[in-house]
Amino acid sequence: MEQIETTRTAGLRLNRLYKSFGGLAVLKDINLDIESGEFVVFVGPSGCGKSTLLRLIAGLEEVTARDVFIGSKDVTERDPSERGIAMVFQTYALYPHMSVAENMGFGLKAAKRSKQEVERKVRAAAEVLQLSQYLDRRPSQLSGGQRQRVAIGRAIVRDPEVFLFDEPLSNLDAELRVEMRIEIARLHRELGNTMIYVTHDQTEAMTLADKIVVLRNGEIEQVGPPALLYDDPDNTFVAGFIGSPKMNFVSAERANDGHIRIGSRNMPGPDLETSHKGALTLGIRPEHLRIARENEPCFPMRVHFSEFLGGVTYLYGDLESGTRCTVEIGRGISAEPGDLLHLTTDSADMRLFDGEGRRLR
Ligand SMILES: Nc1ncnc2c1ncn2[C@@H]1O[C@H](COP(=O)(O)OP(=O)(O)OP(=O)(O)O)[C@@H](O)[C@H]1O
Repeated sequence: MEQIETTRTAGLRLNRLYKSFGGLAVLKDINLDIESGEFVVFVGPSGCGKSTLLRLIAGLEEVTARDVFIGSKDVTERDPSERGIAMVFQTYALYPHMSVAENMGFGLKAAKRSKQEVERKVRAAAEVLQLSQYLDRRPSQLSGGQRQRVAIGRAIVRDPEVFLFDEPLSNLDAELRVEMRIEIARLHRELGNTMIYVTHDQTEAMTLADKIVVLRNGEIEQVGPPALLYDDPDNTFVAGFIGSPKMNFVSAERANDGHIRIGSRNMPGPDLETSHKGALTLGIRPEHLRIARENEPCFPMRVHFSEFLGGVTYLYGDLESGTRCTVEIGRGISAEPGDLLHLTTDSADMRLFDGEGRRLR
């Protein structure tokens, strides 16, 4: 098997980055360190500034203020071609009149590399991406997934220090997305390069990332490994964005003795350092709710709808206050629309947030 020459990889540092378009500030004081070899995913709702941040790193947009470092180099003023990066776009941007091999080798050929080197690198990348038998085809003769592989191949042959992906799977159907997601994860393991990946799909973020950066309105809300963001979110935005189905949010109160009051019921609350009392938002993941045993502290939910997915069932219902709630239950428990369930949760699985949505710890 041909060996890919992955000799180079670098970390990044974004230092006090700002970007405005006209008077509109779309990125505000972005500070971020990315380790060499890390897979980092920028995630957030439409318009939060993910693509702009990626384009600033690539050099496709000029920063309004401060610095982008790749490795130890300050590249803020450098052209995209001098940054040691390769970018894979959502639209594959392949040349329709060129073969797969010509498309993949185009950048190297333009950089006046020898014919032998171009051929060798294209062959090696094609092998890694399982494209070897398609090298003579035109893009129009390929499936969507194969075209996206060619676009990735074109990035690989350039042997960049950093790969940048801008929503690369959003034009593919659901099944292919999963397949390509696994492919990209494998590629990262094999190549070991730093990869930065933009998506609005939290499942892609959870499955691919070593580190997720959650953005909202041009600001970083939280940075951390997927499990940390899932288990230990800093605020209701991150808690609600990460995880599917979503975390339940319930208006509640914290009593002097630490009990959490939900509607007319009292539940034992988690230990907190803060002395916060009174109104708050209680967050509970659907898998952390269960049907209470007799005499266990509990609160009622009226079931509206039940969704059987094979391994698990989701029950959707209303609490006393009318708040919507989702419960994940395993096999062997059944509930029908109209049933009144008594739910409980462990205090350690409760996440509490103040009136501004900030986590109470
Ligand atoms: N060239 C531009 N001129 C003016 N405004 C722009 C330009 N590019 C982006 N914006 C604005 O900057 C904000 C961030 O855009 P960006 O494309 O980075 O968001 P995004 O998080 O990638 O969104 P999406 O998921 O929809 O692609 C948006 O309000 C957008 O309208």
